[in-house]
Formats: sequence, structure tokens, C-alpha cells
Amino acid sequence: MPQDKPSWRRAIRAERRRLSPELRAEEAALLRQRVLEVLDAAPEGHSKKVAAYFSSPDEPDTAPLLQELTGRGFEVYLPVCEPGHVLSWTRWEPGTEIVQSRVAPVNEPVGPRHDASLFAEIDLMFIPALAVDSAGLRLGQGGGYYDRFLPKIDGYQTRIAALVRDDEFVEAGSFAVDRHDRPVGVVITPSAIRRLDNGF
Ligand SMILES: Nc1nc2c(c(=O)[nH]1)N(C=O)[C@@H](CNc1ccc(C(=O)N[C@@H](CCC(=O)O)C(=O)O)cc1)CN2
Ligand SMILES: Nc1ncnc2c1ncn2[C@@H]1O[C@H](COP(=O)(O)OP(=O)(O)OP(=O)(O)O)[C@@H](O)[C@H]1O
Repeated sequence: MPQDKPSWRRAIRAERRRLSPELRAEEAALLRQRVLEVLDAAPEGHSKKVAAYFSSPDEPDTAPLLQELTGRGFEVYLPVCEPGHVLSWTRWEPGTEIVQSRVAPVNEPVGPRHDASLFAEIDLMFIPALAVDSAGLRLGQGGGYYDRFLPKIDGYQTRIAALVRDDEFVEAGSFAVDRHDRPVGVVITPSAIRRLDNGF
């Protein structure tokens, strides 16, 4: 029996809170390594614009990889939560002002906002999840922001890579899925890059 989403969310958040700062830092460094491997394997002519996100304290720490991406000359865009569970996108560089979102418990950059059409030029997007199953379906924080956003970029080439801890990559069917859930094509954990054979 697949478990309901709220039970999974509670269990994963509790597990993440139990991590020591040392293990968290170690996993963040490994995730950065894996992301660099994905970029190194990217085809010639791959866009220098990528989308990512600012991690919250309970998520795998994306700070090292954001630094690394800008250090390698990538233009990095991060989500901004708009009312109505809409995401827009703002460029981030080290030093960009960061504020607490007015509509969700996350931090976001301040600056000009772009809509989904930005993704015509984005080949790779990193997205948060609490868990991903082997079919590529993700369990998010429950806002439905990405579920609503991803259909808007269906027509673009953007590859979508979810970042989770090793234990959070689980068998297909482990958690309940809804009709609106979109599969991701790649799952990156500290120990591995998994390219899923689901056409995404
Ligand atoms: N780092 C990060 N940024 C992100 C997301 C994310 O998952 N992680 N999002 C991914 O969509 C969007 C923000 N959506 C979110 C929706 C709900 C919660 C959340 O923690 N909800 C809790 C507590 C609610 C509250 O305190 O108001 C909950 O539902 O229990 C977090 C982010 C866009 N930015
Ligand atoms: N495409 C959509 N259109 C309308 N409502 C949606 C859509 N996607 C999700 N929702 C609604 O948003 C809420 C959260 O959905 P869900 O539990 O799948 O979020 P999530 O995948 O955890 O979040 P996120 O995508 O932000 O990481 C649900 O009430 C769901 O019905």
C-alpha cells in the first residue's frame, strides 16, 4: 500500500532534522560533486543558464553548488513564489540580496523576475523534493508550486534533475501519486546520478 503524502513528508522532515551538521556538510559537498559530473557530461553547446533553488535548513544544502555554478560561469536563476502558487525566476549571483518569501517559508533573491519563457534558454533545472520514486515522481513540500510550473515548460528542452538524500530515492509506488505529478528525468543523490528511463 502506498503511504499517504503527509505521513511521508513528516517522516522525511524528521529524519532530515536529525542529521548532524557534519553529515549535512559532507552530503552537500558530495551533491556538488555529482552536479559537476552532470554538467561535465552535458553536450557541446549546452546553455550557460541553469535553474536551481535556495535550500531551506531542512533540505540538502545547495549553497556549495550554487557557488560552484556561478564560479564556472553559469547564469543561475532561482524561484520566487508569487501569490496563487505561481513561480517566477530571478537571477542570483553571490551577493544578490536574499529575503524571506511573503507567501512560502523559503528565501528568495531580489531582482527582476522572469516567467516560464525564460526556460527556452535553460537546458538544466535542479528541483527540490522530499523524496523521488524510481518512476521519477516526486514528493514536494506540499505547495504544488513545481507541479503547477512544470507543465508550462513542457515544450522546452529543459532536463529536470531532483536533488534528494540517498534514502529518499525510493521504489515506484512507495507514496501516493496524483494525476498532476510530473516525473523528473534525473535524480541526483550524494552517492549517485540516476538517469531514469522515462522519456523526461
Ligand atoms: N528551497 C526550496 N525552495 C522552494 C521550494 C522548496 O521545496 N524548497 N518550493 C517547492 O515547491 C517552492 C516553495 N514551496 C514551499 C511550500 C511549502 C513549504 C513548507 O515547508 N510547508 C510546510 C509548512 C508550511 C508553513 O510553515 O507555512 C507544510 O506544508 O507543512 C515549503 C516550500 C519554491 N521554492
Ligand atoms: N497542476 C496543478 N493544478 C492545480 N492544482 C495543483 C496542480 N498541481 C498541484 N496542485 C495542488 O497543489 C497541492 C499540492 O500538491 P502536491 O501535494 O502534489 O505538492 P508537491 O508536489 O508536494 O509540491 P511542489 O510541487 O511545490 O514541490 C494539492 O492541493 C494539489 O491538488
